[in-house]
Amino acid sequence: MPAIPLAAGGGIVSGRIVRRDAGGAGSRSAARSGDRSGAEGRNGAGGGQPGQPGLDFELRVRRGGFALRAAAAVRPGEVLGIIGANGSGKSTLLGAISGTHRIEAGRVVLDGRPLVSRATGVRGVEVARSGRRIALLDQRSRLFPHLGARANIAFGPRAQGVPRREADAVAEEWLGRIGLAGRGGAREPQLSGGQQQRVAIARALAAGPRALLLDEPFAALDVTSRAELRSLVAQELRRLGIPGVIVTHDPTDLLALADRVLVLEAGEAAQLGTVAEVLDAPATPFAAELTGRVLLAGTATGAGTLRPAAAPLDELRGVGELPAPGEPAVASYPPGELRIAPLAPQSGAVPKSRDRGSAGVWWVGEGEKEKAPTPAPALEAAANREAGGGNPRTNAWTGTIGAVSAEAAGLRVDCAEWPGAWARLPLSGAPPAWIAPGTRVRFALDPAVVRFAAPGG
Ligand SMILES: Nc1ncnc2c1ncn2[C@@H]1O[C@H](COP(=O)(O)OP(=O)(O)OP(=O)(O)O)[C@@H](O)[C@H]1O
Repeated sequence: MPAIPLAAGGGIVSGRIVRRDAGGAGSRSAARSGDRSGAEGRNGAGGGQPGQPGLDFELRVRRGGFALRAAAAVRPGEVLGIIGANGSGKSTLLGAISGTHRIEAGRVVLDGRPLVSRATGVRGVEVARSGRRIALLDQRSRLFPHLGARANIAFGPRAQGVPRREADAVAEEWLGRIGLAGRGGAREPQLSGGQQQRVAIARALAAGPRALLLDEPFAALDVTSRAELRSLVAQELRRLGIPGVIVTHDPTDLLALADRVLVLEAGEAAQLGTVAEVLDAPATPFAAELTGRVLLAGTATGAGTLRPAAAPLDELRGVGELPAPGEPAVASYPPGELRIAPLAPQSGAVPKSRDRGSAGVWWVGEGEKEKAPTPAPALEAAANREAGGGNPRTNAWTGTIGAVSAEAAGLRVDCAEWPGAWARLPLSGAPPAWIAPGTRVRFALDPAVVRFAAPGG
């Protein structure tokens, strides 16, 4: 079976096997503890070794002018989350794995059995979708309208030759498991959206798939049904110990279900890591927005710092791995952690809760409580000492307030000299009068809240 180079530095790496009886919990804790021994390279390439239980894919797909390249290994009981902007290729990836989209090159292997394997231009193995034993569920339940819930669930076992009575017994068990005992005769119109989706999940799993693919399965549901369905899926994936892949735009799904996350950007694997890694140190604008962090682009300096692009600060300190010197890298921070203080003494218009006496200088932002206000003369002196480039030791720089805009989560305050760097202030109480475009201020970001990542790995 050919291994195709999907991304620089990619390769086939041995995956960590999770015992089937250990279910998802074992894999989840191991993955969350940062164990990357079974994970692919940082670029998302990989694929596991033939013969291993679980799902391995390493593929290229072309749809018109769009090209997708992605690879990962998902062990039994493990759940891989897929996130990315609209049109980044998430559904295409699920389609390629399940067999609805033709792959141009690469392979999909389930429990060591090649489902499709193709080198460019050469026809290799191709198992039809119906023979793949992969369930694909999206936000529409697509129940057979002429059948009740029980018959819908029994459909898979019946199609596999299980006698009706036995298939009905299996379906009854599932109805109990999904909280619909006694509703076996109910057809689609008699079931709520959440109940229909439960039946769809039971129908998919009753057929005994060896992998479950979910494409935004909760997107059409209300908040309560969404939470219930999320628990049901988590519980069943743990119980069955099969690999799962979920496409979602909801970080709650990732936290509740996924062990690792693959971030797609314009058809390329832009980041692969544990849920904590991707949410705490996003490498892409999409993941940063999803997690509410501010993303700053730059290059690694080689001294454990980032040289931000088009910034008044020469070097940014932070936490996390950086690529080789000169390589592109990003840093992210929670916007509430960027502190601002005016250079000139200011008075008045300070929210009561932030009143620190008569020093006349106010650090604002959520991180304020841990930091005593710095007197304005000290700030001015610090600013004067710097010919420019700020202070990399403290990630502090002198700048000007740019746009100030009210957002649902708080007041956004831009730094005029650093496009992309901004602070969020709480909306409670009126902001100090000096929080206005044109005010010269001191910005500071505690290095402990800055997380580094490398886009693309
Ligand atoms: N029927 C089609 N024919 C040709 N190209 C298509 C077709 N459907 C999608 N594409 C292309 O494939 C790309 C990926 O689409 P896909 O549906 O996989 O993205 P996605 O990440 O799932 O998006 P969304 O979040 O909106 O569901 C699109 O940007 C589009 O260019």
